[in-house]
Amino acid sequence: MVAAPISESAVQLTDVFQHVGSHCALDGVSLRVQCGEVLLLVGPNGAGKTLLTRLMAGLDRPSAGAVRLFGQDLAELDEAAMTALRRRVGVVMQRGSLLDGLTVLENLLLPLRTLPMDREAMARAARLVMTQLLLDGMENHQPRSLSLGQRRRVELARALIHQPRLLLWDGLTDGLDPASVRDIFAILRLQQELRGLAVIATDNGVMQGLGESARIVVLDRGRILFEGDQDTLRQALPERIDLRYVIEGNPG
Ligand SMILES: Nc1ncnc2c1ncn2[C@@H]1O[C@H](COP(=O)(O)OP(=O)(O)OP(=O)(O)O)[C@@H](O)[C@H]1O
Repeated sequence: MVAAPISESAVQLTDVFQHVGSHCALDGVSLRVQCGEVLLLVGPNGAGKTLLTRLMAGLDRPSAGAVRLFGQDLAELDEAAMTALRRRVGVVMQRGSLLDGLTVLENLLLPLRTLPMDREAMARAARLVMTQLLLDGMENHQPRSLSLGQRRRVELARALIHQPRLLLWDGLTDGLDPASVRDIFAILRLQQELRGLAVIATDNGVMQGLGESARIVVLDRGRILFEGDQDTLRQALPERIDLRYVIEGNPG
């Protein structure tokens, strides 16, 4: 296995295309996310957010272009190198992925299976994320007995239990009210400061109270329409009818 080169960049996409059948769903996307950075990937239904998340998670290969995580080109990694790289990434996909035959605790421990950790350390890691995500007392529950918001918290806890360096969170507000999302972001901010966690979260709009210290990328029909902070986005809106369509659903 090739040693991971030292890089400041958590994710780098270079001229990425993704074709779904004859449809060009991602159309030349280039993007770089630094370690410790929070990026909100915003766009309407069908913009390509999930496809992009899947590429960054190494679940799909692009039709063209390069996807690099921590400096490593995913196309060049063998199975063992890809497994090692996945340990640095936590993923929450849009349509839930909890295993219903397992308890909450068993679901949480899944990412730790291949790590050299003893039972004690695993139990400590599980307790920590359960407390952080307000899941105390739910370890023996079945996922199907939980509310949508609770299931979402379990998915986030599972994505964070192995202390990844990059969190990919597709569907930021799915099942979670704005106050819960803000609470979870406060936890993520701490991890961002303490150990350089990078976060890439997708949503249909820019949630109030989140965008201030994040970079925003607006995606529409597989292309990046805008990249910048929330102030710059606000200033750009009066001049940019295409952005107003996407952000406000109103070209007015
Ligand atoms: N498996 C698939 N088969 C056919 N088309 C697909 C498939 N997956 C994605 N697409 C198409 O690719 C485009 C991008 O889809 P994607 O799911 O990435 O959008 P999205 O921005 O995540 O949307 P949403 O906000 O609704 O989740 C859409 O036009 C979608 O119809």
